[in-house]
Amino acid sequence: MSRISADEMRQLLKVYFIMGSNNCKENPLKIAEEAFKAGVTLFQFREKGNGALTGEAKYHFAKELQHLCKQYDVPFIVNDDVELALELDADGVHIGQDDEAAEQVRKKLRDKILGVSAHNLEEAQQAIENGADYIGIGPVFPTSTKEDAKEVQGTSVIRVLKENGITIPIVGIGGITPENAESICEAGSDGVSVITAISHASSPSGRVQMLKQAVERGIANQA
Ligand SMILES: Cc1ncc(COP(=O)(O)OP(=O)(O)O)c(N)n1
Ligand SMILES: Cc1ncsc1CCOP(=O)(O)O
Ligand SMILES: [Mg+2]
Repeated sequence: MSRISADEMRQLLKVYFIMGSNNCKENPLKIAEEAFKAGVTLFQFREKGNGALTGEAKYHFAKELQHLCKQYDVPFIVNDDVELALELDADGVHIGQDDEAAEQVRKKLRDKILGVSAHNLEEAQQAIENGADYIGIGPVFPTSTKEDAKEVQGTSVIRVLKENGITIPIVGIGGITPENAESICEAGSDGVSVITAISHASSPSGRVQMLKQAVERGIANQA
């Protein structure tokens, strides 16, 4: 196995669905399956916050979601928990600035996908040096999903990265909906990562399709 190419990574970032059991009002597996059928390109298991599963229950839920991902050929990324990712032989890990050091995680993951959150040019450059395959930028818009989210930045940080020659695949996160997704990709993001937009949608499949179309329009309008 070798590291994922930037082109392949960009394709996977188009509609990146992130979910944990506490983000759902209905059966999470049903929501995920509907979303996968409609064309989610990448999935992140993020089981954290109020009411999140722990221990065995977390492990079994992760296994069920990973199984579903395999059925629909959607790569399975684990948020924060590097040991869980290795135990499950997941496709990758996403870590932030306050998580285990990216350099160390890259060594543990070998060629698996490594996503790193960045909030400015310096953090993005450091993440690239440490072996990230993509960078998550946000919160782009206000979100109530992450209590400890940093300041809302709009599309400014994405634009700064592109203006400074950053070519690593980028995905925006935070408060993203089909209505604002186009502007994020137009600014230089390769796709959108969303929790609520899909997990709370009355029609997850309809929402995925709308996000997909908005992303394609935004990419077509990139400078
Ligand atoms: C794609 C993507 N981008 C950013 C994040 C946020 O990661 P982090 O800052 O570590 O915060 P938590 O998600 O761990 O609360 C993400 N998860 N995914
Ligand atoms: C995990 C995370 N990191 C920055 S904002 C955010 C939450 C995104 O959730 P939503 O798509 O519901 O705004
Ligand atoms: Mg984290």
